[in-house]
Amino acid sequence: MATASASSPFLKPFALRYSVGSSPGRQRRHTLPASEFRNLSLQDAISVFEIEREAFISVSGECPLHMDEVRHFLELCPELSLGWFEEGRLVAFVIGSGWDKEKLSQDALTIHVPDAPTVHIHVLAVHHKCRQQGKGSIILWRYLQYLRCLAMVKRAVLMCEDFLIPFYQKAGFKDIGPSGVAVGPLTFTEMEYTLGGGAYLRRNSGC
Ligand SMILES: CC(=O)SCCNC(=O)CCNC(=O)[C@H](O)C(C)(C)COP(=O)(O)OP(=O)(O)OC[C@H]1O[C@@H](n2cnc3c(N)ncnc32)[C@H](O)[C@@H]1OP(=O)(O)O
Repeated sequence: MATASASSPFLKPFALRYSVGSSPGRQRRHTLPASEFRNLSLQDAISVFEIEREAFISVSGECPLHMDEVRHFLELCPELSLGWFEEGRLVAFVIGSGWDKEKLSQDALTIHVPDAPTVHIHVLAVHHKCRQQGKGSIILWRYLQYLRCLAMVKRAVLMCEDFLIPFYQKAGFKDIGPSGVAVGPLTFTEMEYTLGGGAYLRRNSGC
């Protein structure tokens, strides 16, 4: 997998800390990275959906992406996803796809527009055992930093229920009004994050 750049958009996996079991006199053990961020792949779809099931389906009966849609987007645009793994287990993730219109519409729930200026964040979720520890904010921040490295991407948009507006505002998103998209009885507010900065920021941000 190559580093993120305009020509090769994938995120090189990187670990925060490795446990390598290298005590003197012992054979070096191979262990999984304690903490790693990387793009998701089709193999991660089941773990993604397990988190979604608990986070959304058990609460409202609905979820942002059903299993076939998770697979659809991880196949079409894995470079617009990010997973956080601890000891190899998925603890938080973001899945996005490309979008090319000002506001989200029903089509945006299923479509990926390649090389689009907008990334639609379909879902951010943290494993229920890991919530309220800052992980949601951290993975969102890392995802937005990663998007800065993708030359064509100018902004990220998402829709959320009203109780999450403060969470996204703290991350730098702006409320751009009610969303035209509804899922059953659920209504949403659309939020926007402008990436801006262009080439100068990319050159100076380790992309
Ligand atoms: C585009 C979308 O996907 S919108 C849907 C977002 N995802 C979900 O609702 C799935 C279930 N929830 C989750 O997975 C997580 O709770 C997330 C992603 C919403 C937040 O991740 P966490 O790791 O728990 O949040 P983190 O610890 O970084 O931040 C906590 C802050 O967010 C706020 N927050 C987190 N969850 C909620 C909530 N359900 N309602 C209101 N505020 C919340 C907390 O009050 C806290 O604010 P504070 O800093 O002022 O105390």
